[in-house]
Amino acid sequence: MDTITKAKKAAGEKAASLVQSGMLVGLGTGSTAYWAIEKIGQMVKEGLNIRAVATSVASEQQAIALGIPITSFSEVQQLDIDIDGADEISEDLQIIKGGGGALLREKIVAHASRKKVIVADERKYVRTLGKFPLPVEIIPFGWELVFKSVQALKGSPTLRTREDKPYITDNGNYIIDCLFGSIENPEQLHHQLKAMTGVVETGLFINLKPTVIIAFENGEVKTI
Ligand SMILES: O=C[C@H](O)[C@H](O)[C@H](O)COP(=O)(O)O
Repeated sequence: MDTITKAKKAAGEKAASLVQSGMLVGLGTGSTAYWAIEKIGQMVKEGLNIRAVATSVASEQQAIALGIPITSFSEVQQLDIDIDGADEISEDLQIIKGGGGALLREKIVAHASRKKVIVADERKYVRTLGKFPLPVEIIPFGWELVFKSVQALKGSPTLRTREDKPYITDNGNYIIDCLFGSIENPEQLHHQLKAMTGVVETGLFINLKPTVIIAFENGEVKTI
């Protein structure tokens, strides 16, 4: 296992250790949250009694394969803890998510959780957001118009594709990955994008007040 994968595993497992019996748990998406889900699966086998809401079809399938009981918002209104990854975390704990396309369900689950835990390796921790292209989930109909509106905002969007076709999210939408340069005011940018008809959600997770667990390649794990 390479040092980055080891760091992701360390962060994910540290976050899993915060989960206790009786909790309702949000399961994130991506290669770091993966390790938290694996660990929670192991804890369930050892007697941990929880129910979980997954943020993507992939994470739900992983959880089901591990025997983690799955629930949904038709049965529960609030979760105790959500463990999820990030693509960038700024020093003031604003976050870009959605590199794996799961940003919409991730945001719904994060906002429904009392405690939000973000797990990441050290490469994700940055001074200012913006090097990672901001994922924005948009409605397929008229996506070209949103594309132009993002350009008018001095952004540089790219339609995400998979095998030469538009990438489709778990919600049936498209994603545009947008470069804006250094994002000095994430809150303002989030609101400007959300105001565009056709935008479903942005990957800017603003003022979430998360607990951030960062794992370093040298084996150190820090909670911020
Ligand atoms: O849509 C995907 C999510 O926001 C992921 O949590 C994020 O992209 C980080 O993924 P990873 O841990 O694989 O870098």
